[in-house]
Amino acid sequence: MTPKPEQSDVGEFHDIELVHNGAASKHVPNKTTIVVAFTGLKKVVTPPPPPPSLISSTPPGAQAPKEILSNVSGYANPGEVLALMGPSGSGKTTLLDCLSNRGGVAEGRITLNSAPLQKHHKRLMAYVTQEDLFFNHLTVFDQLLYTALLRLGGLTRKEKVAEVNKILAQLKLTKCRDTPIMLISGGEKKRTNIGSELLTDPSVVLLDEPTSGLDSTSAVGLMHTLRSLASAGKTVITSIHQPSSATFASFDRVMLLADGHVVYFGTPSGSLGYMEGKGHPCPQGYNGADHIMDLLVVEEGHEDGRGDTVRRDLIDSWDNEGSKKMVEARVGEASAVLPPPEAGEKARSKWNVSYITQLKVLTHRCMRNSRSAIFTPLNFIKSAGLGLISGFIWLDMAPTESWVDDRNGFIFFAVTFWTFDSMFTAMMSFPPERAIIFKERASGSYRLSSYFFAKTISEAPLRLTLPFTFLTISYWMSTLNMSFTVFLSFMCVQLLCVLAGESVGLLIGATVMDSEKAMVTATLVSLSQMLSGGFFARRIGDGVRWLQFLSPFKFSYHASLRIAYEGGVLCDGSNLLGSYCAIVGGPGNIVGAGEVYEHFGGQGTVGFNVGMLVVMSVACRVGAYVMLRRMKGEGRHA
Ligand SMILES: Nc1ncnc2c1ncn2[C@@H]1O[C@H](COP(=O)(O)OP(=O)(O)OP(=O)(O)O)[C@@H](O)[C@H]1O
Repeated sequence: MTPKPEQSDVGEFHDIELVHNGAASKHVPNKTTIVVAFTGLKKVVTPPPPPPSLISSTPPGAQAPKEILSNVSGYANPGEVLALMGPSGSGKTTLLDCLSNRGGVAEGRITLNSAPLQKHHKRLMAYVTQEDLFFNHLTVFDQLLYTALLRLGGLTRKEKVAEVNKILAQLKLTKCRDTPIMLISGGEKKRTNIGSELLTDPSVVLLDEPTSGLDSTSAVGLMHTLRSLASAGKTVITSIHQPSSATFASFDRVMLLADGHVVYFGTPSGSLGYMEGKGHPCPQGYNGADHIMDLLVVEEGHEDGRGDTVRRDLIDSWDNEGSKKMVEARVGEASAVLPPPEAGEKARSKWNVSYITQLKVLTHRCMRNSRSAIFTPLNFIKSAGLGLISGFIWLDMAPTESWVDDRNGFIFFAVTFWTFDSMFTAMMSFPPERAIIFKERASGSYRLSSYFFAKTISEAPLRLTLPFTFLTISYWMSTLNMSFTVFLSFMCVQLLCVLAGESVGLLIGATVMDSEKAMVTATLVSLSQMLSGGFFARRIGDGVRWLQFLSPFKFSYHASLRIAYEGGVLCDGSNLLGSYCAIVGGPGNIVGAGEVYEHFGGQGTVGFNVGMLVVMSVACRVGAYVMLRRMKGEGRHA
């Protein structure tokens, strides 16, 4: 059966005009047309050893290398849509990763026109990944504008806004322009993802399963968008699972994959003829794409059955019967037609905008994103509520001897709660953010250092608002020390400790990729730091004494103790300060702050402890940066 295009309503993607074909702004439309050709691609991975199993008695060992792409050859022309089809695990995403220069290949050659694919070609290519990774608190407009500000060089801000508005209109996103991304529909999210990539007006558009999660109407509409892009001269390569017959027929070329091998490359109608020639005609009235998928899918546990024989035959036929050779010959012809896209590309800076612009834009984005995440009514209820509760618990403490234990308790609580809070918040919120950074950096949007500076500058003041609110309420209710200077110094130490805690959380979040392991690491690190903080144990065992030098709690607690007892403690006969009261003459006399500090095992001056907090904040943040730098990405093929 020859599938006929559906005449149905194509919903939200219908009639989307060509991108960048208007003359609304001075942005010069990209005229570079590119043939993407690839021959003999082979990709081998070595899976990491599995974690030890309680069921299996065999110890986990090194895994054997696995070939996940074998001798894959094909090409995609400008003005055409090439669809990669195949069952789950057949290698579609791996091939797209390789074509977008995000995963190296063991063998084979990828060319853009006649030039071998290189890093600087990334700016000519857009890769719409399967996951729609965004800062969810930003609106659709913000997301696109920040992308434009970071990735469109040589335009004024006004022109960049015009480009964003054009994309919004073209992708029918105007309706949800000012809606936070976390509230928009799956289809709108996908189009926002595509829009972010199309802003740079790429010559090659790669899409990984763009229709997954969309209803059939939206999926057909999305295919119209891809067709429009191709008509504008772009080369479109998309992976797709199970297209409708209309969608299948609308592709210019399809590549069918099974187990990392090509089983067919050519026109969609030709694929049905080819399968028929192999003894697998498509039944009357059956969707051609479904028929092909039925031939290639082998159910788990039936690997040695008839389905698997059909698949193996198809793989062998393609490799051995000359079809592969014919395609390889055509790859050579296709890629030699157009001039290489080198001119000017290599000479251009790796970055589209200057370091200062990256820093400014990223700071603005970080502030906007964290403002929405931090300044929530719930967070204010938490800090004000906790401030009031602690204020009532430690209400109106007197500066006398019998209150010293309560005062120490309040100080330690003030030190620990918000440090824990910032440590865990940073650790939990960083991994999703890390995925976005890797994605954006993979498309060359900005330097890692500009992101890190921006994050540090913008987030700290916002994050400190909550502990500031808590402490302002609880400090004055508890009357820890009525001197305003003491209050300010005490506050500064607490806020510094919160920053140190956040840095520790960032370091863990940047180092441990697995969230379960990160949680265990954070619990271990934070609790051991807290226990060695000087409140619970003053004489720490020899073997673990070094722990206290890694504890922000210890430095903060000791500095706070020294500050809070400024003015001394009035002896009242309760004997909590032991011989210190006897030395000054007993009840009615004052023990100085230095002596009280000594009595509670305080170590180091305030300056030293504060200095150590600064060192911890900076060192852990630099550590997090270094760890991120070392990890090239989270992709499987990174
Ligand atoms: N780093 C890796 N280590 C081990 N196996 C890997 C690795 N990367 C990919 N694979 C395996 O390679 C095969 C191809 O994966 P790929 O994601 O490209 O398939 P796919 O066709 O895109 O699948 P889907 O349609 O489900 O997204 C799979 O069997 C996958 O498990």
